[in-house]
Amino acid sequence: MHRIGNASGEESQKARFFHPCSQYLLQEVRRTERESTMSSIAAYYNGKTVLITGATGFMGKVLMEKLLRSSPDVEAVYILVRPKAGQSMQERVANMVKSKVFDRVREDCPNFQEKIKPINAELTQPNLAISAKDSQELLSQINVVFHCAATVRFDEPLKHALLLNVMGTQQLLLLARQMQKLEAFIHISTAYANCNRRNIDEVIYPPPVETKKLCDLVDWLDESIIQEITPKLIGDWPNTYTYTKALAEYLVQQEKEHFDVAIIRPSIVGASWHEPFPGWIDNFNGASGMIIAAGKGILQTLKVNNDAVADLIPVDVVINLILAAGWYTAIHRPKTMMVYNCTTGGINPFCWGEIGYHVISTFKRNPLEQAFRIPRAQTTSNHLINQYWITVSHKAPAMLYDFYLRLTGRKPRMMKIFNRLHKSMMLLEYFTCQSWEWSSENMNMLMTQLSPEDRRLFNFDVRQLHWSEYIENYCIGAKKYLLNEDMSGIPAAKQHLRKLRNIQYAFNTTLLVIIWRIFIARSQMARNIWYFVVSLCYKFLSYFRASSTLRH
Ligand SMILES: CCCCCCCCCCCCCCCCCC(=O)SCCNC(=O)CCNC(=O)[C@H](O)C(C)(C)COP(=O)(O)OP(=O)(O)OC[C@H]1O[C@@H](n2cnc3c(N)ncnc32)[C@H](O)[C@@H]1OP(=O)(O)O
Ligand SMILES: NC(=O)C1=CN([C@@H]2O[C@H](COP(=O)(O)OP(=O)(O)OC[C@H]3O[C@@H](n4cnc5c(N)ncnc54)[C@H](OP(=O)(O)O)[C@@H]3O)[C@@H](O)[C@H]2O)C=CC1
Repeated sequence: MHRIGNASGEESQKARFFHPCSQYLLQEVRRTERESTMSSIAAYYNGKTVLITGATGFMGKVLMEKLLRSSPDVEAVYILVRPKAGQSMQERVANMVKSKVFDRVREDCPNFQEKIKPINAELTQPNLAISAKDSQELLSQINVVFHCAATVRFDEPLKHALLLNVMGTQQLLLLARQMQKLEAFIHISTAYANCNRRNIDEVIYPPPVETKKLCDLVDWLDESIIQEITPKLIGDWPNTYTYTKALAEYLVQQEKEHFDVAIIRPSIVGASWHEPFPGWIDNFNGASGMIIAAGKGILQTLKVNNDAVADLIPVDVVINLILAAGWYTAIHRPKTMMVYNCTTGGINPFCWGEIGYHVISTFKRNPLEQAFRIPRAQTTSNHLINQYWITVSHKAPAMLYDFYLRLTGRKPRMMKIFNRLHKSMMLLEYFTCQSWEWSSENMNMLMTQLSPEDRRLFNFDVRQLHWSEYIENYCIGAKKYLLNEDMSGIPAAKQHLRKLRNIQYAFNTTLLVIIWRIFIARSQMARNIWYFVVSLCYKFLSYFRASSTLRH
């Protein structure tokens, strides 16, 4: 019997004469040899057929890119895509693969697009609006499902959030039950699904309500009434997004007896740490919108608890964990459904005050173009102080600037931008003014199951994360990939900041003089103070001039 492993030339000569199937054996030897140097996670996905929902989204694109780049022999990657904004599914996919996020895989595997098989789908419709033909293809081919699709808006009306995040997941689970070759179903939830608890373990908590009853209720109830009673229905959840994600987790858990399933709970997903390249980001969700607003000098104050843990997690760390969990679920088939809290706060904590500092200092060195004001951030947990700064640093400059736009015959727009910013800030405050404790035993256990090669290729060890460097890359990535600003524009942007600083000085001085003139005209005491200050400055200047004359 030949040694499995490294068949030598002499042995391969023998093999040729021993037995007709020895060629097969030799190929197997070579494949095993290749895979023994490869990572077992990457090797697992080679030859597999994968289904990704939400593939056109922020995380879905990174997941697809990493899968296609690390397992180029993957059989196929089916993606559910809906027509949107007047673009057909094909047009959307064609535009999506041109995205910069695919530059690396385009270089490694120029024909990666051939692996992508788009399927027309709409997750809020019955049977996900997938055609019978497409359904049949999925049922007969799919080995692994990654369910990323969801609405992540905090202000999503409850009915739509239920339709997509709960019913959409339910429909997909029903489809998965019929998949003949399914080996793993990986559901992407959020670390904030149970944010009504301070300590969140890697378990599924009882749902706040019986999902079916709630869905039946919103099915017939008038939309305006649902809107009105939503706060009562969601109870101590801050928004419909986290509430419906919690309901969906419970549905997924019910499928444990039908197929192998796992749940991943990322916290606040930010720009990429290393892959496909540092700082990649493609939407304004999570911290990104606020970071941009701070860089533009629009966000000057934010209500945060400076000492609260900012549980950001790079998108490539989440994707590596998702792929590792898919492999582990399929290969090891754990008896209980595994839940993985994908967070950083308990392992490598970083707080909001530090983020604010690093964001502002990065944008002072690498400013955004055409900033509205000089980037600065008053981060306070005190409501009154925050309201004071909102009035002084947000509303007053916005009104002044809109007044200037009106004077120059242009349409005022700043107040509108600030109103949208204040709406976002109000919705995000819940997450920036408190901390949570997530256990991470399962994530740590999974890491111990990885070979050294797998840990290198699918790194989700957040202890290695160097926060100041990550935040700097995040800000520069937001500048490059979100605002499409070129780094060559930095000198001009710095010049613009100097101009803003001079305008600020001139404005403050003028304001001071006007206020002082008003006081001097009204109070002898103010006049005496003023004369005292002026004579003091005069004496200091004459002393300074005298000493510098003596020195020469
Ligand atoms: C001192 C510095 C400190 C910096 C760091 C501080 C960071 C604090 C943030 C903490 C985040 C914690 C929350 C995450 C927790 C859960 C994470 C998840 O599980 S789930 C994932 C987390 N889920 C989320 O994060 C969702 C949260 N977001 C929402 O729910 C909604 O955006 C909204 C309700 C807040 C505002 O809704 P609405 O008013 O309707 O406004 P739209 O959104 O519809 O945007 C309209 C358009 O404007 C565009 N645009 C947006 N921002 C900016 C910007 N800054 N600039 C330029 N443009 C911007 C936007 O692209 C859109 O363009 P288009 O597409 O029309 O072309
Ligand atoms: N970003 C974050 O900070 C975090 C995200 N998560 C979870 O990760 C997952 C992905 O999030 P993220 O990539 O940021 O979200 P995005 O908003 O970027 O992507 C959402 C995806 O869902 C798809 N989708 C939305 N509605 C429908 C629908 N009706 N039918 C079919 N597809 C639909 C979108 O498709 P289309 O392009 O057509 O709109 C898109 O591909 C979500 O489940 C989210 O809960 C968890 C924690 C943090």
